[in-house]
Amino acid sequence: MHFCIARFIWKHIQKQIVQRRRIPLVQSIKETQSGESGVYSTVSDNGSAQEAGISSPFFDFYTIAEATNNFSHKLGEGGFGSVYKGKLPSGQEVAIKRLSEKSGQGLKEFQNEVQVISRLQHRNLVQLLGCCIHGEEKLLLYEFMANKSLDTFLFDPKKARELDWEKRYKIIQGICRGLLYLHQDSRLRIIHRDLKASNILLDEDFNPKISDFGMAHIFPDHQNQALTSRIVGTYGYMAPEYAFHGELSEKSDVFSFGVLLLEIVRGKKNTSINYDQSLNFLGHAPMQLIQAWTLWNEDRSAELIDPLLHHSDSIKEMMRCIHMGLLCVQELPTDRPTMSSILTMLSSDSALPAPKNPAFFLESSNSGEDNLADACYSINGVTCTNIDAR
Ligand SMILES: Nc1ncnc2c1ncn2[C@@H]1O[C@H](COP(=O)(O)OP(=O)(O)OP(=O)(O)O)[C@@H](O)[C@H]1O
Repeated sequence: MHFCIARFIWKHIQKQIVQRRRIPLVQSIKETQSGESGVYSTVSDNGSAQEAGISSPFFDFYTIAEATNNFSHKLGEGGFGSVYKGKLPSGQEVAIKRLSEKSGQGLKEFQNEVQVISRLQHRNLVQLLGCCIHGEEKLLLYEFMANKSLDTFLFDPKKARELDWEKRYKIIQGICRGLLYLHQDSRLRIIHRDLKASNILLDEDFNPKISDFGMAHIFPDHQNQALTSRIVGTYGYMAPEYAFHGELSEKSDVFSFGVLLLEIVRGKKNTSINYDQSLNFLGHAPMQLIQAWTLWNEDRSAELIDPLLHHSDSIKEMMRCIHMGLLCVQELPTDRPTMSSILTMLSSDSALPAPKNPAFFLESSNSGEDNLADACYSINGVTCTNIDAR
């Protein structure tokens, strides 16, 4: 029944596309939402008066098929589906995400992405140019980022050479500014929830832009934390209090930022999993965080720096970034700095507090398994969600 209503509304939207009219995107999404009985709890409903003025272009599917030469130039693939390069009739280059039928992420993330990103504008956030809904096809059009995502450089031994410290530092500052905007400076308070190297896009000058807002959470006014049973994100970047107890706050993003910061300085992915049911507890300690903290305590943090950067004369700056990264991944959210203090730390050489121990995820089997039922972790770095929880 709900499906029929949603289909009917989409048919209506498509009719408007054929008539080549621009319709308020958020409004159309709200219509679809109401047809699906308020399933979309991720995005808050406040600020609808402001939303009414927001419009984002709908693109015709055939224009997109032509622009991508029938989806022939694939840029990459993620949890949402494949990403293709295209050129619009205006000559503008675009990246087009095509929702895969097999995608674990789906309509919900599609709508969330459009709702969140179309309401934001910042030079460190990727720009959504429009979307397309055509039968079962759902597509998102973004500005094309010539250097693709940070992971394609950072974790590729050859391409990582192109990322000297100057570029890496510029990337760190840009991510920090983008996150600060989400947490504090935009008119909405937003937690990204899936910050990771593959969600940082780089333009031709290596300016970073945060992407992938399908999982983002908007706090209603006067709220800055929430409890959720819908755990989404990527293993290795998720803060422990969020992964295990669903406690969501801006400090969850700060944790992910810390992991990313350490990855950028080290040139290494923060992967490691130790899921040991035989020991009747869930222990998956992010070994690289523990190792970084141990070396820092032994005054050996220089050993953590990517060997490709050793010749640089900015070693002190890199060690400061390691220190900041460790402050961000501290176990208790209250001990982690806010993005605005991180930006201050980046632009000054004030003394930093000593980091306490990073999060060791060590839970009893009861609480751990209950929460694992709600959470879906990704070991290979691809975003996972559990949209049926609650
Ligand atoms: N706007 C863009 N410009 C250029 N390349 C892009 C753009 N958006 C995505 N890509 C490329 O496509 C790849 C897949 O992106 P996508 O955001 O779908 O998935 P992901 O972030 O890698 O994984 P996940 O879906 O798990 O977050 C990226 O890693 C990137 O290399």
